[in-house]
Amino acid sequence: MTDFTWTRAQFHLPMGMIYLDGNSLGPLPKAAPARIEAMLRHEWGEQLITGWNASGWMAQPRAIGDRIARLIGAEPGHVVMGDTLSIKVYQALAAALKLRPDRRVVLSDSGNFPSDLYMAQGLVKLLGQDYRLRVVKPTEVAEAIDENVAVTLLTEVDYRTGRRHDMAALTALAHEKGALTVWDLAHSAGALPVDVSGADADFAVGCTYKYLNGGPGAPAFIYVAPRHADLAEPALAGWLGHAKPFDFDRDYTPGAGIERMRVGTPPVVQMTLLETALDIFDRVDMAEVRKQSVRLCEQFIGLVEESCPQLRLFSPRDPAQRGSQVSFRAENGYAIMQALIAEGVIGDFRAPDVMRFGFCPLYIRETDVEEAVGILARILRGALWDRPEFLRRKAVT
Ligand SMILES: Cc1ncc(COP(=O)(O)O)c(C=O)c1O
Ligand SMILES: Nc1c(O)cccc1C(=O)C[C@H](N)C(=O)O
Repeated sequence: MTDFTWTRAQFHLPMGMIYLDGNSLGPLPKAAPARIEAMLRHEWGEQLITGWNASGWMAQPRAIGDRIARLIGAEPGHVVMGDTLSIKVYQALAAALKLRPDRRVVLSDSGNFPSDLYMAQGLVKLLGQDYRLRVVKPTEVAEAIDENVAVTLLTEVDYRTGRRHDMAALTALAHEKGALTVWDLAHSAGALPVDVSGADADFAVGCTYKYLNGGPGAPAFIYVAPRHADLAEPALAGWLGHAKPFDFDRDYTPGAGIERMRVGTPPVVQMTLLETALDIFDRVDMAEVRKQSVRLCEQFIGLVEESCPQLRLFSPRDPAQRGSQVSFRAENGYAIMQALIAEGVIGDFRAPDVMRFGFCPLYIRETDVEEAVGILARILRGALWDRPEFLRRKAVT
């Protein structure tokens, strides 16, 4: 049974702040600073180059991959860490396209994160030969999967609306039509139970700085289904994905299975940070996280609709169709969010008018939700957002 009082106590949460933005960047695990200091002093400081073996730095991308595998329902040995999510999207998509050489269409949806679409655009342009990206509305993906589609590139939970695709159903449909699937789990991993193996996904990728709390710049992960692992051709043929990197061959031979999805030197310090967050997940049951996340989201929606009539729900009302975030639309949403942040409630804003709130049961309680909505309602009632410093739009994260 997950002890959410214990999990909350494992994070540093600034005094007076209610943090509803863990869907963008998770908070700092309290164990991280000491762990990093020890790593720097004892591993890097004392071991220097020998740390690659002595401290297992070289094996870390696979070892951490196995810990992520448990959280996304992947078979052990089929997830590896490294690079940024955008890079992993590119790698997965390129490998999937190569596995369907007679087809030319990448299918995605307009709710996908722009970087995923940009990566696909760049790749199809590079490939030429009539390769193209087709983008449809999120609700129209199922009917758009036809015999021309080589690969579907979908983010399970939409970063703006929080809408959740049915991974198992869409994967089954794609397979029925002969297409492969690449799932982006950026807004799912660590937020809800994911079962890539059960859903029969072909490739999956995700980041670790959001719900997995690995810190800014934390490495991404990639999953390749066992049936493709030794067939996938790496488009980014880096030396650490080579079968024998330390033979320094002139020609590239892909490593066995998921090893070939490695590219270059892994971010060791960031991975060590991520390990401190995963230590917390070792004591967490994702089914219970989901149950509590639904409870918090439902509470938030109910209270906002009761006390903030100016806001319109943008996320699906049915919890089964949502991830762990809730979005509301509002005229002056940007200024309202700035006023809210000034009062210590941290959410974020996505153009043109979307206010996003993430609910992570690992450190958010029902009392936090109640307090956050109380502050939001007070801001709206008193039009406290209507001030030049809140209205002036700056580049936002
Ligand atoms: C769904 C999704 N895909 C891709 C990215 C890009 O990730 P990165 O900046 O790590 O490349 C993000 C977030 O930035 C995201 O939310
Ligand atoms: N990755 C980010 C970053 O480096 C800076 C600021 C924000 C981010 C994000 O993750 C944005 C996020 N993907 C989103 O859902 O909007």
